[in-house]
Amino acid sequence: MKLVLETKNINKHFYKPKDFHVIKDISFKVGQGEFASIMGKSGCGKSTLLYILSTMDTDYTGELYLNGELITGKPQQDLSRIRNKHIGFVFQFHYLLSEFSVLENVMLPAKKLADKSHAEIEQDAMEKLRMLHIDHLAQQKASRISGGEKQRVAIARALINNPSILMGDEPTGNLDSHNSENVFSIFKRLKEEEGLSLLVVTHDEDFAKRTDRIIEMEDGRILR
Ligand SMILES: Nc1ncnc2c1ncn2[C@@H]1O[C@H](COP(=O)(O)OP(=O)(O)OP(=O)(O)O)[C@@H](O)[C@H]1O
Repeated sequence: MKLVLETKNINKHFYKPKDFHVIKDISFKVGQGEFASIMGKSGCGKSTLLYILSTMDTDYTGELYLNGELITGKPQQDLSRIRNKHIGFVFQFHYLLSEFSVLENVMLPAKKLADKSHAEIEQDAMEKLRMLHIDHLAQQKASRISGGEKQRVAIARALINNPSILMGDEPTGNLDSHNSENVFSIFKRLKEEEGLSLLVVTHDEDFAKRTDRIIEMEDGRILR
């Protein structure tokens, strides 16, 4: 199986207010098309780990590989491009720009990458919106749509550059059960139809149980 993400012996400390070993020797792999969830009690280090994996936090020891390439130690400028191109991220809160249209929000990460024309990016964005059944909302202001719709726009935005892996930090944490189910089905479809890899931190056991693998964390370590 092709590996999309691999970590070797990741460790991280917070030094303020005192030395705290928050991530302890974490090594694991995510293969192409694998849908894995990360579970664990509040404070066990899930979000901290996800920030390292998504290359946003570089203050750790150990090694992080994306698509077989060593990412650890690369300059910020390279990381920002790698992140934008290879990693899609969906948060608990959608972080859409409320004054922009749905379409403009989805186009933004592709504009930042700047390797396609405006027309191509718009076409790609419309395709993602269609895939998530929200293309009728393209011209709406992001502030004018429902919570469930906003999260689907956030997923479309995360997919615009066709990432290798989609990471989520409690992406259903702010949604009712109907909309959570909707997000789960979208993720499952992305895995099955597009071969996308997904790594999602969740507190929702029903959600986690239906993923391919649950990575259980306790006190900064992976239990299984
Ligand atoms: N900047 C920081 N400085 C010091 N300690 C921190 C910092 N950020 C987080 N921590 C601590 O590190 C531990 C892990 O935090 P983290 O947010 O990764 O946990 P989590 O498992 O995602 O929790 P939750 O499920 O509540 O979101 C917690 O004890 C937290 O208080």
